Amino acid sequence: MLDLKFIRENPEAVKRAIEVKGVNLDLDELLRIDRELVALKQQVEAMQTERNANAKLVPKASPDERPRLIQKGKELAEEIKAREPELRAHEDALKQLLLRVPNIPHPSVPVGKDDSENVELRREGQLPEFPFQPLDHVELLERQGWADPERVARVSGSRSYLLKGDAVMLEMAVLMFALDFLRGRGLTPLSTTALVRPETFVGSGHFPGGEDQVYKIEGDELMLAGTAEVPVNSLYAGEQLSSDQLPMAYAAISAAFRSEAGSAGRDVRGLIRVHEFRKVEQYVMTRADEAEALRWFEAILENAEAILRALELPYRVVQNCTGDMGAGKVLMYDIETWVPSEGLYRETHSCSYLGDWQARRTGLRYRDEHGKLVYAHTLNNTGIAAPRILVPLLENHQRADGTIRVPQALRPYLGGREVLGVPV
Ligand SMILES: Nc1ncnc2c1ncn2[C@@H]1O[C@H](COS(=O)(=O)NC(=O)[C@@H](N)CO)[C@@H](O)[C@H]1O
Repeated sequence: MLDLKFIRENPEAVKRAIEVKGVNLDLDELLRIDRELVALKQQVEAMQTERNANAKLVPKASPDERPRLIQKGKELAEEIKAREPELRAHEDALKQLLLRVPNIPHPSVPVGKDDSENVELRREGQLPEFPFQPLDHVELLERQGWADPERVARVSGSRSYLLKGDAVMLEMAVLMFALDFLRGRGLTPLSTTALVRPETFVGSGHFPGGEDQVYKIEGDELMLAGTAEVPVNSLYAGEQLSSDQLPMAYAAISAAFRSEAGSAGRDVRGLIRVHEFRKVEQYVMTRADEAEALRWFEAILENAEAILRALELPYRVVQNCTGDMGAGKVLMYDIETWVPSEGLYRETHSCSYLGDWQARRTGLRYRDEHGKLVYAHTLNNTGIAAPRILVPLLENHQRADGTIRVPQALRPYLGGREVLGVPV
């Protein structure tokens, strides 16, 4: 959410953000409702002033004057009360529209309509050369008896997954490695629930708009979050933090649930796009200082890149264009990791800076050095998401005999083993 004062003073900048982000919002309607609400409030205030002035006259009035003044007071009270519903309706309509106003993209963000117009910034790591016909991750899992897609589909339908044996140890190893690594980079580990109240999705910016991505629970207000960003972003909602409590930087592991509504037919095979997965999420809350926040953006981006380098996975960094960054972002880079079987880089991390847009929706404020209450700035990036990361991990590190070479960084989490699986 943007500051209403900013919107009033910069309608053109906000209209441009609406346009380049492809947001469905009529800013003129918002500004009209805002003006009507200001006028309504002024009318009600004028009536209250008149009513207060009138009430002061009653005790001093003569006996034959008093009934008329009391009657006038009653009429004014009625008129004020009659304005209430219209005032409330305008306030609600304005609030709903304000929640849809997108953030202003950083000047460096390329204008584009979808991910095809994202801009590649750099590539890292040598693409693998296989002196044999490489297998895709589904075949690798099947050959080692590390998966059972038919049975789990009977239990859980499509976009489910089940891992067996050393594939499980590998999944846990990458999650543990990411937590350890991020702790080593100064982030505080968290282990959070995915069960959250609806307002936390408003705070993060997933609502309004992303309702169909979220699993709801019959008869319960709680819903299942698709990322730890949602609960962690609301941990301090409504509090008045002190400046020295910031920056806060967390590495939050949680389950993540996504309906993937709208992804029908995409990535239906294997581990790329499933309904429930686990993620270690980097979440940062900083003071309202863009330069400091952008340093944190670089830091959490570098953390993710360092994790991929440690996993010895080739990747590239792309800058998301305006049409592929979502309403709340100021700046967004995706990290895409090489998937040999597709001959493509596939998104495995998403790094975002949101300014105070989330904080204003969530009520995340701190007292600055002048004692003024200021909205914080928030950022997030994936640390690691499993099982998606297993796709490039298995495929890039497969050996001719179908076994998997364990990157050096993961060996301490796998009992020192250098290879997983048996020759098949
Ligand atoms: N349906 C899914 N199945 C498996 N992994 C997924 C799925 N959806 C997202 N992910 C993984 O989670 C990562 C982050 O998801 S995201 O929506 O892009 N971004 C976020 O959730 C942010 N909070 C940063 O993590 C993705 O890059 C991907 O690696």
